[in-house]
Amino acid sequence: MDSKTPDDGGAASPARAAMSAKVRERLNRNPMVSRIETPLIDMYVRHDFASAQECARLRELIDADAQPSSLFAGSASPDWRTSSSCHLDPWEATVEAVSDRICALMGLAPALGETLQGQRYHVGQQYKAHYDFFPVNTDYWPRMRDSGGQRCWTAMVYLSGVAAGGETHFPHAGFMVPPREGMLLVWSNLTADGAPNEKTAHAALPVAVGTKYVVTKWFRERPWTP
Ligand SMILES: O=C(O)CCC(=O)C(=O)O
Ligand SMILES: [Fe+2]
Repeated sequence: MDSKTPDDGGAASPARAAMSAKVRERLNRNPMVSRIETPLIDMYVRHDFASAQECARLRELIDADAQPSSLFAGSASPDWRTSSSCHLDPWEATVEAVSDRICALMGLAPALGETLQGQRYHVGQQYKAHYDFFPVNTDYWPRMRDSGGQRCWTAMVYLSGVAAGGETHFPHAGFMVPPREGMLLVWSNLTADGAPNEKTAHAALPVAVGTKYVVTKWFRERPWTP
């Protein structure tokens, strides 16, 4: 880090690299967790992470609260993210239990994690390709830098299966993940040196049949202070 660009979340960082390595090593040691074989992204899957009852409860909470999803870059085209979403109450019992288990599995302090976000996609709804890390050339980056810095890891639990469509598509890595109830998908948004990894671009493809529900938790490099 040079003094002209203090804490540039857009570049390599030993602190972010160390955080990534710690999580990676922990996930590699967990026999319940499988690594998705791609050299481009650190990505892992854990089946049956959330129970059917937990998924049902989280879907119910999302149905009660979801509003049309917002974007950081509010000027993007109106069909960019057509799902509905909400921030779930962190003190609700199921939200707290699932959130705590995500932190424990990853070995990350709960303070680093943003509130669990719920999201629902009806037929035809989607979230086009985007990054979960913050591009540092945006007007919102200074606020994000000061409220915990980069989003280093994404953890997402699928709360429903979908009969057709709705896959999470990683175009650079050349694969897609079909929603499966209870499955946790985890990936690093960074390269091994702690810089944003553009190969992590991903999209939620339009749902063709059914309704897709997910919860997502993003982990910052420093404690999240909204
Ligand atoms: O719903 C999905 O499959 C992906 C959601 C996503 O990328 C996000 O919420 O950032
Ligand atoms: Fe995303």
